[in-house]
Amino acid sequence: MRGLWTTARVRAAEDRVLARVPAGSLMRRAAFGVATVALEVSAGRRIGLLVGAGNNGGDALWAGYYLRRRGVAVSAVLLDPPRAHAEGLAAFRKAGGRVVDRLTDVDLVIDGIVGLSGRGPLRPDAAEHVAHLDAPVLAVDSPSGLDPDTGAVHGPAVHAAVTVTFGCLKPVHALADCGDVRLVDIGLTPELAGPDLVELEVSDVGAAWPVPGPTDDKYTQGVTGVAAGSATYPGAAVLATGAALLATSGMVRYAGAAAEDVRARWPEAICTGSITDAGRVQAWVAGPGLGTGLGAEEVLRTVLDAGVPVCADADAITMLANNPDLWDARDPDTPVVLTPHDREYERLVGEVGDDRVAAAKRAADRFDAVVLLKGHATVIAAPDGRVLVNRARTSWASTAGSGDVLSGLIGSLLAAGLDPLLAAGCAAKVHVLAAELAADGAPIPASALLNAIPDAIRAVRPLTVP
Ligand SMILES: NC(=O)C1=CN([C@@H]2O[C@H](COP(=O)(O)OP(=O)(O)OC[C@H]3O[C@@H](n4cnc5c(N)ncnc54)[C@H](OP(=O)(O)O)[C@@H]3O)[C@@H](O)[C@H]2O)[C@@H](O)CC1
Ligand SMILES: [K+]
Repeated sequence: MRGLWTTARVRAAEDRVLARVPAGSLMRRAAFGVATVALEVSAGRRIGLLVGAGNNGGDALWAGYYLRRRGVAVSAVLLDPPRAHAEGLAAFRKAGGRVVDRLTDVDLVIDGIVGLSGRGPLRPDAAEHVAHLDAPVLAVDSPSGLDPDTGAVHGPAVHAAVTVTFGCLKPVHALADCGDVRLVDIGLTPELAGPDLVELEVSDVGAAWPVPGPTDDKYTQGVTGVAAGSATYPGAAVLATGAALLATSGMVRYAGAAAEDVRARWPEAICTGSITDAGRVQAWVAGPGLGTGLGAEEVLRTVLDAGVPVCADADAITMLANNPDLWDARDPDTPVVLTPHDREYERLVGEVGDDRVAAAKRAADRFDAVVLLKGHATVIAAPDGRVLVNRARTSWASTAGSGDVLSGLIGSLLAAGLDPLLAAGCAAKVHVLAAELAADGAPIPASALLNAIPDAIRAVRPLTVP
């Protein structure tokens, strides 16, 4: 698991460390880390600095000083000369660093425009310099122009090949593209309590993924119920059921109008035309392709009343938005996972806004449910305040039917008894991994993503006896 801390928490921790270490030592440790990574990634020995008005610029200037001491030719543009970090600038000049009007003929640019204090897009003068760069960029702490707490970007911003950050990761490093992120230890760890966000790593997902043991049978792994699809949209039922079947060794019961289609594709699923005949399950997936008519509402009511965890997706979310009385069917102790994309979120709660973490938390709190807000960085919030983030490295998963697969995965993990937040987090990770594996550089339909689920699970599981 990788923890991420918001800037307010980082500053508080930094203040506590600064109270007991010599002035400037944190910055020099940070800058030494920047210089070390710069030497490693730069294709040549000419490095340029973009230096802003604060300590982020100070880091860049001190990094320039260390690079000069290694014989690198270093030039710097000062965006606000009177406010450039005084000691850093003096050290940089003394070491032979040159102050220039524009960066030309450099192999790497170090972005020290703005860091933790950055808000909004790059200002025009900084944007002008960034627009004319023709070398890769190493961002100090975070790529300038990206909000460090939300990853939001509204205009010109630095596109970093590498980001070197200090003490701990910040939300931007999981929510937005920061290139290859490197963490330099500056002694903050003892001052940091639990993180604000957590990113699951492959090993976490592998360790949590349910696999059958010697005493397991088809029931002990959990029975997933799928209430999805309709005569108009049978495909959603086929995809969600397939994902549930492939995710674990448990059983899957399908109930709905697409029973014939599901049976034809998945003979191992127990199919029935009506929710009332479905039999016992340990979790329900409700909504994909279900429709929003009275019959679909009745299905959702039945599922919410069943006393087992529910993953409510797609049309189920629309129905809950249109008719909040449907929530009354839910026993307050029944865990619910909601999986909205932005438009569904708007119907359910209102504007998502720039702060996707806050948006997911708001909905989790309002509905006392785990809320998985879909996006390039998917944010998953639990009502108890825990938040997971899962950033996709590619966008191949954004294709029709992909959400149906995700809800089937979540339902299957819920049925296996995983904590709902972990179920959603593990499913999201395997989902994007399956998309990457299936796509392998070319667009894919959701059925190809579905077929790659076993490979994705193999990829996250620790190597064990076959
Ligand atoms: N604290 C520590 O111990 C350590 C801190 N460290 C380092 O300090 C960094 C934080 O430094 P910081 O707080 O001085 O602010 P910083 O991010 O440099 O911003 C400077 C000024 O930029 C401006 N600005 C704002 N938005 C902007 C935009 N979009 N585009 C352009 N400009 C914009 C705004 O200026 P103003 O509004 O006043 O004109 C703001 O005041 C941190 O990220 C890390 O690198 C490390 O050395 C480790 C030890
Ligand atoms: K920066």
